[in-house]
Amino acid sequence: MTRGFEIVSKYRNAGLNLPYRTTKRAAGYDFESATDFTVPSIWKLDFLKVLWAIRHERAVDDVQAQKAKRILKPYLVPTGIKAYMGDDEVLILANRSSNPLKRGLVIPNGIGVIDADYYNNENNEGEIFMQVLNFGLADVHLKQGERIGQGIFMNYLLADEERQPQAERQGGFGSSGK
Ligand SMILES: O=c1ccn([C@H]2C[C@H](O)[C@@H](COP(=O)(O)OP(=O)(O)OP(=O)(O)O)O2)c(=O)[nH]1
Ligand SMILES: [Mg+2]
Repeated sequence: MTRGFEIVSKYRNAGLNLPYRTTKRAAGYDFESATDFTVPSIWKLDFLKVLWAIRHERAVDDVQAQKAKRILKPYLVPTGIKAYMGDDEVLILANRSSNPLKRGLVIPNGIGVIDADYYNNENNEGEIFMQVLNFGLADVHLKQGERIGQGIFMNYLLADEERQPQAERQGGFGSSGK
């Protein structure tokens, strides 16, 4: 078993590129957005109203609170890509260094941990998503094919003793329970 990338069946005919390294000694494989995708700026009026109310210790009504919560919920940008690798390997997803600087795009989970057993899982075929929030003042309109992040294959180590995990992965983003 080696390691690499495949396009998930949903995007089989979408003309996607497999992740690629942009320089001879780059560690990261750049991922592109599988579709056009807009990431709204978080600085929307509903969110600012909630911030103002909290600052002035005013009551926040439920509707406003719900809207603010939605604004702060990370967006999942689809890559249309799945990754296979050895059982003792992991694909670490990282932001592009230019994203915060140029577009205010941050990945709120810090890094993405793409487990070897995520590949071809029955829930979503192991499609990799970039979680993003847009702290910039303007909405960001990603075009299909725009580079949104990078993945680095690494080995990981296990502890001498551990409670052997028995569960089979069913998906991502909270699928292993609370
Ligand atoms: O930025 C990310 C992070 C995770 N994943 C996918 C791949 C990974 O194998 C799976 C689970 O990721 P992780 O274990 O970090 O999520 P979690 O919050 O622990 O949820 P769970 O493990 O319960 O699925 O979700 C992504 O596609 N992008
Ligand atoms: Mg997990």
